[in-house]
This record gives sequence, C-alpha cells and structure tokens, in this order.
Amino acid sequence: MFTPEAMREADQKAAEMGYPSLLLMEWAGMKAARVYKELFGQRPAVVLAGKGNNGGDGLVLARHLLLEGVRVRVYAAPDQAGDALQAKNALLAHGAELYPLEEAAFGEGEVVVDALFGTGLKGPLTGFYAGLVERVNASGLPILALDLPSGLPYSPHVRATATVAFAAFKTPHLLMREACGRLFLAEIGLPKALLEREDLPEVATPEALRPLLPRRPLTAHKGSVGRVGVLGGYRGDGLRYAGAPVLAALGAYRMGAGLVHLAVPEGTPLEPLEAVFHPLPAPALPPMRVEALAVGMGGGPWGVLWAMRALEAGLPTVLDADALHLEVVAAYRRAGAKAVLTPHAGEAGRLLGRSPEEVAKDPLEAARTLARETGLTVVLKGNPTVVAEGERLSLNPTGNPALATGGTGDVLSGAIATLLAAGLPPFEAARLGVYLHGLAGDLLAEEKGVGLLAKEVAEALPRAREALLSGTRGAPWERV
Ligand SMILES: NC(=O)C1=CN([C@@H]2O[C@H](COP(=O)(O)OP(=O)(O)OC[C@H]3O[C@@H](n4cnc5c(N)ncnc54)[C@H](O)[C@@H]3O)[C@@H](O)[C@H]2O)[C@H](O)CC1
Ligand SMILES: [K+]
Repeated sequence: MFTPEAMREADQKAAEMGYPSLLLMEWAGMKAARVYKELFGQRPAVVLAGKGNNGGDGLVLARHLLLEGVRVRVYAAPDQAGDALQAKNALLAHGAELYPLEEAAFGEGEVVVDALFGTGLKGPLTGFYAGLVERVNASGLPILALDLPSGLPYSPHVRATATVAFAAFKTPHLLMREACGRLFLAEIGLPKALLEREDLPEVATPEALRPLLPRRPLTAHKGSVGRVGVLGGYRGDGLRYAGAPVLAALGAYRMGAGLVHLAVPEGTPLEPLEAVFHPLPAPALPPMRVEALAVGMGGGPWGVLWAMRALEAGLPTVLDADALHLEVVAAYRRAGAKAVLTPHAGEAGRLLGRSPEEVAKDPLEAARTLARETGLTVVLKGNPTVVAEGERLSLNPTGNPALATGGTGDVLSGAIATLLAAGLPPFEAARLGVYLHGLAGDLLAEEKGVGLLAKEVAEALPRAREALLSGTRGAPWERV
C-alpha cells in the first residue's frame, strides 16, 4: 500500500526510465471508463475535472465514455498543463461539451465522476472546492471517484459510491474506506518493479494468505494438527466473563485445533464439551500437552498472573485482554518469547501511554511503535485491523461493523493460537487468523446483517477457511 508520496516517487521513477506518463493517464482514464460502464451503463455522466493529473484522468475517461455513446458533460478547472492539457485537447477533438468548473450543476439520473483531486492534494479543501464537494455529496447522485475521493484524507471529502484506485492502494483507501464505497484496483501499466516495495505496508490478499493455510494429511489425528491451551477467566467478579475463555476455545476448535485444553477458575461452566478442563482455585499452568497458548480472556486481575504462568511453558502465546499489561509484555520481551498481542485501541493505548483516540487516529504508527517497543507481534484490532512485527506492517481488508460485538475478540485469540499451534510463525498466524475471522464476519453479515453472536463467528470460520482455500471468495475489491 502506497502513501501518496511513495506513489509520486513511483511515477517519477517511471518517467526517469523513459516511460511515457501520458500512457499511464490513458490507461487510468480508460480503465475508469470501463468501471463506469460496468456500474452505470449508458447513464449520462457529469465529469468534474481538476487542473492536475487527476483531472487529466477524468478528461481521458470522458473521451472514452463519448466513444461508447454515453452522454457526457465536463466541468473543468482552467490552466491544465502537461499530460492533463493533452488529455483536454484530445477530448476537445472529439467535440466534447466543456464548461468552467464554477458552473458545475447536476441533474436527475446523472452520475458524477469526481476527478478533482487525487494524490496531489496538499491540505484540506477550503472555499470554492469545499463547497463543490459538499454540493456533490448532497446531490444524492451516484459518484465514481477517480483514484481517491477528492479531499481525502481530510474533511470535507467526497463520499463516493465507488472508487477506482490507480496502480496501487494508497493509505486512505484502507484507513478511510467508508468514503471510497466499492473499491476497484486498476492496473495502469506501471512497471511491476516500481510497485513491489517491501518497505511499505502490505494489504493482505487471498493470494498471499492461501498458501499459509495448514493442510491436513489423510493420516491426521487430534495430536498432530495442533493443540491449544486456553488460560482465562477470573472468580473475583462472580465469573462475570466466564464466557470469554470458552469463546476462545470455540475459536480454536473452529480454526481446526485437534484438542483444546481449558484452564479456568473453579465454578466456570464446563463448555465446550469437546475441551479438556482444568478448573483451578488460582491461576496456574496445569499439565497439558499443547503447542500454543491463548491467555487473558476475561481474566480481570488474574490476567497478569495467567500470563506469567503461561510464560513458563515457553510456547508461542497469544496475549489478549487482561494479559495486556506492561509488566507482562516486558517479561515476554526479556524471555525472547514468541507472542502475539491482540489489543484494541484502548488496550494498545494503555501499553503506549496514549488515549484510545490517539491510537485510532494513526493505527499504522501505533501498531508499528508497539511492535518495535515490545519486540513482539501486534494485532491492533479495528477497521482496518493492523498486524505489525519489526518493520513489517499488514493491513487486513476483511471484516465489517457487525463484528463489533462482545466476544468476537476472544474467538480471534483462539483462532490465532491454533495457527501458531499448527506451526505458523507469529506474523503469518496473525495475518491469516485476522483475515479468516474478518471473512467469517463478512459471510455472516451478508446472511444475517448486524446482531451476530461471537459463537456464530467461530462457527463460520470453517466456511471462511473453505472460501479462501477454494478461491470462491476473492479480495474485497475488484481488479480491472
Ligand atoms: N501512477 C499513478 O497512479 C498515476 C496517477 N495519475 C493521476 O495523477 C494524480 C495525481 O496528480 P497530481 O497532478 O500530482 O495531483 P492532483 O491532480 O491530485 O491535484 C493537484 C492540484 O491540486 C492543487 N492543490 C493541492 N492541494 C490543494 C488544496 N488543498 N486546495 C486546492 N488546490 C490544491 C495543486 O496545486 C495541483 O494543481 C493521481 O491521483 C492520479 O489520479 C496519472 O494520471 C497517471 C499515473
Ligand atoms: K478524485
């Protein structure tokens, strides 16, 4: 995923290589016109073109739509230069109707193409442009945004029906997804070498994750596919969160664990029936033969104690909820343990000494800092969930607001622990677990809308796994 600056660098490098930039613009506008036709057919278009290259893309799109027999009205900013000017001349040669941007008006049944600003925007829109963007949003018409909804990452910005991202996703496509509507990713002919940048955050794709899925040989038995120990719960609150470790156990089984051991306070309901139970008077590490642990779900003040006991096992461990405290993280770091932290913004803020709002404002930076400071793998839950380890950052594209309900995080911890138990390294277990958990939520939300139960998310994990494996469910965007 590119920052706008990194994208500009790639454009510049292409130009230095002698690659004609007009070709990029032609592909961009042509691909966007293709998306327009797919979504809106012959509906008349109103194209708003800014003076930079984003505007140029819009002028190319207008020409292609005209060629397809679509009625097009273009409102363009003055003073185009370079490629955008060439795009304008080519459009005029086709006898297009071009009007000053100040006169922009929209009519019923039309579709607005937003080609005002892309990656070249510096600072929030004000004055005329802010007003124009507000008018576009208020028009009630469908909006196709080219590259980025204009105004992003600031406000005001266009709230698009669909967005065609050129060459690669940029930060706002993932971090401000709501403004983008349906996402399309258009290849525009940039040499591949310029797009492969390991120093930039990745957006997890099904193609990258599919090979990581643990495959089960015919000879598999419950002791060979990964066993998980879950340590959680607390008596002192009257077992108020007794369900949390149970949900983690369900997440583990549904992700494919061969056996789940459940260490919980005495008096906890013995669920799920498939688990091996260790009811305990105080946090301890009961004898259990497992390959990974999930620790801290519903543990209250026992959370830290559970985590310290778990450290003695020397196993890959997921630290969640009440295990997420500085002393725990420091001890794991000192021991050089393999651990995945799964905080939400509040818990990450507690570890970083920041407010949840500060963490949510820049989740990429927060996840990276936490990973660097702890030396552990971090899953910062949110929209999007960010996975960080060392210098590596991965953004997860699956999941939806229906997952914002009690217990889904516990399911995730159990799921990631299972992938650790199956032998995946922490970063891979975290990316794959987060992706499948989000996908399970997406499949369920399509079926049932909001009002999901966490245990249903666990139950949908096998379907998500199957969808990833068989390729029946691709990335949540379309390539054009
Ligand atoms: N490789 C690619 O992805 C390609 C992308 N293309 C498109 O080019 C734009 C980026 O074009 P650029 O000319 O650099 O910038 P913009 O068109 O986004 O806008 C620049 C324009 O806006 C003025 N400006 C900046 N900030 C403000 C502000 N706050 N208020 C008002 N005006 C502002 C600035 O002075 C410029 O005049 C990219 O998004 C793609 O759509 C290429 O077409 C192909 C290669
Ligand atoms: K735009």
